[in-house]
Amino acid sequence: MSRFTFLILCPDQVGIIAKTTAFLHQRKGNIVYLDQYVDPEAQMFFMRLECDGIGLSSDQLRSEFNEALAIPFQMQWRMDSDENLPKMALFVSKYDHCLYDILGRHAAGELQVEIPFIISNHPDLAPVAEQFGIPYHHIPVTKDTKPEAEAAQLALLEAHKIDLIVLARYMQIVSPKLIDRYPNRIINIHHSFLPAFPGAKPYHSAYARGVKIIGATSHYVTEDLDAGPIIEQDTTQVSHIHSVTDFIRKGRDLEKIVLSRAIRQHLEGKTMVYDNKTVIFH
Ligand SMILES: Nc1nc2c(c(=O)[nH]1)N[C@@H](CN(C=O)c1ccc(C(=O)N[C@@H](CCC(=O)O)C(=O)O)cc1)CN2
Repeated sequence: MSRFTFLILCPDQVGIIAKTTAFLHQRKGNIVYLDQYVDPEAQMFFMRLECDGIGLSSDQLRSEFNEALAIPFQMQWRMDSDENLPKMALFVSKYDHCLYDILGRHAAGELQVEIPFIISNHPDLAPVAEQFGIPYHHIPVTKDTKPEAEAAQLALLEAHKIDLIVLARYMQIVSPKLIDRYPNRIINIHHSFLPAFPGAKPYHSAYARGVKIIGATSHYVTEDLDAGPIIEQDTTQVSHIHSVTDFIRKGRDLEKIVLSRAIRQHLEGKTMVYDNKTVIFH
């Protein structure tokens, strides 16, 4: 029997938890995880719930949930089941550290996901993909070819029914068309402690500014560069003795850990987006 995970967002009001748990109990559901949060300013209610023991198909359960709860409570909601592994596409450019980290964690069984292919605007990382036996699609991107390149990317993503796109140091700005097709399903790793130092060269900007802390930020991608809902961040201290090269070396370790945490939290259905911010359940 499948395990169903519900993510629920709606205006806060009395009875949401009681009615939701009663709905599942009536269908012989056994709730194995429940967490909730109310945003005090927005008066919005967030809930994550995992449930076993329901003998209905996913489609039937979704239909009954929609009628009994989602419509009456004006819910924005998502229900995932553990019937099928989600599919994740990786986008890379020339930097290999995040790619190696993700493929290593996947090979070690740390990430419950399928990786049907890797897309890159450069040929450089094809040998890495080959090491892990994953198809590599080199789709060059120039100012003139960007529309055709993205059309080719979208065709691949659609053909493989991709659920999540990860920009693992992909150094091209993705278009609104791709973002609209995969809302809150494109995760980027930015190599600074946002909102400080957005853009392509944050380590150089941080060094020039003389910072004492550098960081990495993983966020959902929006049209506004490096301004999407933040999923995960981490930092490390630096000092006057560190060069830009030291910043980049220290930063690589942060980028890998921050991106892998964000991917895992998304895949485990622990992220919700509201008002360009996230609620991250434990
Ligand atoms: N729509 C978005 N696309 C991307 C985002 C985003 O937040 N929204 N994040 C970037 C990643 N990134 C920083 O984390 C970043 C990548 C690239 C650039 C940039 O200026 N690229 C230049 C080309 C650079 C090159 O060819 O080497 C450009 O695209 O004109 C800035 C920030 C991924 N995409």
